[in-house]
Amino acid sequence: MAMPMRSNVSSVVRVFRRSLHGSSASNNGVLSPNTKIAGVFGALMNRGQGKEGVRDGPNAIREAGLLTLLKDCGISFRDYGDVEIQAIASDDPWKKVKYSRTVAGGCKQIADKVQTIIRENGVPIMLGGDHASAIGSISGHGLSQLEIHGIKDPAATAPLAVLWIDAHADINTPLTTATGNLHGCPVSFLLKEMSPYIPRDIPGFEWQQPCLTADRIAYIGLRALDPDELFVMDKLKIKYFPMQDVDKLGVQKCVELALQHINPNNDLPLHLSFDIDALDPSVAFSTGTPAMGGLTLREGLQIVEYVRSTGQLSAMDLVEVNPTLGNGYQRAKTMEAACAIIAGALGKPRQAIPYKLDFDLPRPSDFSQ
Ligand SMILES: NC(=[NH2+])NCCC[C@H](N)C(=O)O
Ligand SMILES: [Mn+2]
Ligand SMILES: [Mn+2]
Repeated sequence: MAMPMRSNVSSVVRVFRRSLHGSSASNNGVLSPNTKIAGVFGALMNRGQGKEGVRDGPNAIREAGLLTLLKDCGISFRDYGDVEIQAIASDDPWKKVKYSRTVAGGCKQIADKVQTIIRENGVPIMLGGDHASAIGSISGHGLSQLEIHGIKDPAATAPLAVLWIDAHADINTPLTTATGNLHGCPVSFLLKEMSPYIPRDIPGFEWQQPCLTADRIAYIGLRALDPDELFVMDKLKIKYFPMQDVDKLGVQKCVELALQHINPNNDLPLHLSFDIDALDPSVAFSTGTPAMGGLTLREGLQIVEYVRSTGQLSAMDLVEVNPTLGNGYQRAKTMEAACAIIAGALGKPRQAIPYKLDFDLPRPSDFSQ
């Protein structure tokens, strides 16, 4: 009945927005001021696959308004800028594997960046860049956890669980990869069980050690594996929920079971590695290796909101965004989806940006001349 007049509706919105920007105090369910802050950085990695434009992903996500969105939600963050990947001259292939020195060097820089952010009490949010960058982010996260727990041996298994959301398993080895692209291999570099299958003389990776065991990683969204990858996953008894499981069980059940497996007591810090190509190309077309039949944006949000609800999210990757692919509409949708996934993981509720609990609606008297 008492519908405010149109001009008052927009005033309500303006007052509401101003009150959110005003202070970082109570922000209604989103990261409270004394929890960690999100440490956003770009990983300008593009040598893990063949398409240059993925290097522009981080800035396209920023330009689409990620930081404004986080701010409007009362999510504390700091932008740590970009990790520029140094192109190594004469980076000749090692057997089939392309650009191993450049990718490995870049991953080392990324690992250092992640450790810096965690030391400063941040939750690293890596914007990619191709998925080879996860060798860096997860290694850095693992080393940070060893440091936090006072474990001196850098070869120890890090107290860490990884949830990998992707159309692909990215568990090829330098010897099984058909494409020679390292973005299809990061998981094999990270798993202890895979180390007998990783050549130690692959140039550039001398610094890197596996930090995870196969029972600490699970996948959701798979639909485009290479046969060797499926073999490895079954052999190592890795938990995975391909798209047919998402259809049969529902995505909520898949995350629940995945997390129960990798983090049964919910006491391990969680690394969420989200490849945008997990989403269906109808939502996220601007990516280098799209695969039909993927997650809806709603399913993607359901996953990250569940992860958020565990309270264990400790680092996140959002990778494989390539703004040079697709038309303007597809690009805009991809960027919007990327922003929504990140904000959802950091506590943005889906229905609206949060309101302040001490907020009151404007009264007619506030507007009387
Ligand atoms: N991160 C990605 N998008 N990976 C796609 C990998 C595709 C393929 N399995 C390969 O090894 O080349
Ligand atoms: Mn993928
Ligand atoms: Mn991937």
